[in-house]
Amino acid sequence: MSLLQLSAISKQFDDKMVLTDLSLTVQPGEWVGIVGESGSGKSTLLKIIGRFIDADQGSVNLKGTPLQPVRDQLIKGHKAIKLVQQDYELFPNQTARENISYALRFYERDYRERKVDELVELTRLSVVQHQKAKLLSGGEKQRTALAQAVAEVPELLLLDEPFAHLDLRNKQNLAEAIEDLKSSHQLTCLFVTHDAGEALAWADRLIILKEGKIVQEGTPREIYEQPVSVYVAELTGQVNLIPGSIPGKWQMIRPNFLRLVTEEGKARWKAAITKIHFKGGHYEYVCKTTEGQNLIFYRNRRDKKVGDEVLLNHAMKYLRDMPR
Ligand SMILES: Nc1ncnc2c1ncn2[C@@H]1O[C@H](COP(=O)(O)OP(=O)(O)OP(=O)(O)O)[C@@H](O)[C@H]1O
Repeated sequence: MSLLQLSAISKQFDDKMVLTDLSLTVQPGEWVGIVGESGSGKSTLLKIIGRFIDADQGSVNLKGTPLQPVRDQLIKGHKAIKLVQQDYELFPNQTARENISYALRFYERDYRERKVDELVELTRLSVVQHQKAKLLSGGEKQRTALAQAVAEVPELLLLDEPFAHLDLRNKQNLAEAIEDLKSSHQLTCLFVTHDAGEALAWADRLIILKEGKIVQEGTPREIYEQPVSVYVAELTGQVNLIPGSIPGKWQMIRPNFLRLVTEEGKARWKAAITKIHFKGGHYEYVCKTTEGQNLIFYRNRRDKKVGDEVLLNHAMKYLRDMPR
């Protein structure tokens, strides 16, 4: 049985349709990433699932049982569903440890202390655990909120932009904590993100939202390699767009699928390198083809310089025409 089932959810704010006839199911243990441009309805969807707002139409079922409307609930939220929002609420004058402990206040003291130790370690908060929440960095606050949310393992964890506003170091710490959580607990998680990298890395399945509708659903690899539109392609990684064989359509090649070739007969493009960017794990080469098309390709080495001529082909059998 699926853990979560949304059927034909629609939601309107004023006269704007934010979600339209949206259906999806989540299986137990699955990590589902929701990706979409700003304003596409991602947070609204999480708030509906987390029981903070009602949909105008449609139903939300948890383990086959319909959830009661939020307007009939005494307290917002659901005890089996934990939502970590972008504006997580911590008690500012309590320490990180006390904030986590609060989530376990109904448990016996020894158990609670042991569990908090475990959570502090999992979320890498040992050094700052006795610091007041108001003095924690954004990343530390985010990890405290995460520790709170998983103190009692929820049936469903909802994460809204877990990496928003974090620097690289905090992002790495949080990513490791979430990764540990994924492997050590039987957790089901729905997370919203702008970041293509984290979406591809963590999700078992990705759902792409555009203007409140699902435009594509599949494994990260399917979506990365076979996006149905330029919109999906651009949300899930860097792309080269070339005019399609039909006017108004586009073909896309990921930079990692472009290859340098040595024989002119095997090249699809002749180009001159215009820029080279060091990206840590690789170099990003930007070049302009003789037809005036900008293309990006990656190489591990900086063995070319600006102005060099290169011959390029793509390591794909065929390219599909896609709409915007
Ligand atoms: N309470 C509200 N009242 C009126 N409009 C709202 C309300 N909440 C959200 N909206 C509008 O609904 C649309 C979708 O908002 P939502 O926050 O779900 O988008 P999002 O995809 O999460 O965006 P972002 O990535 O920028 O957080 C936006 O146009 C937003 O302004």
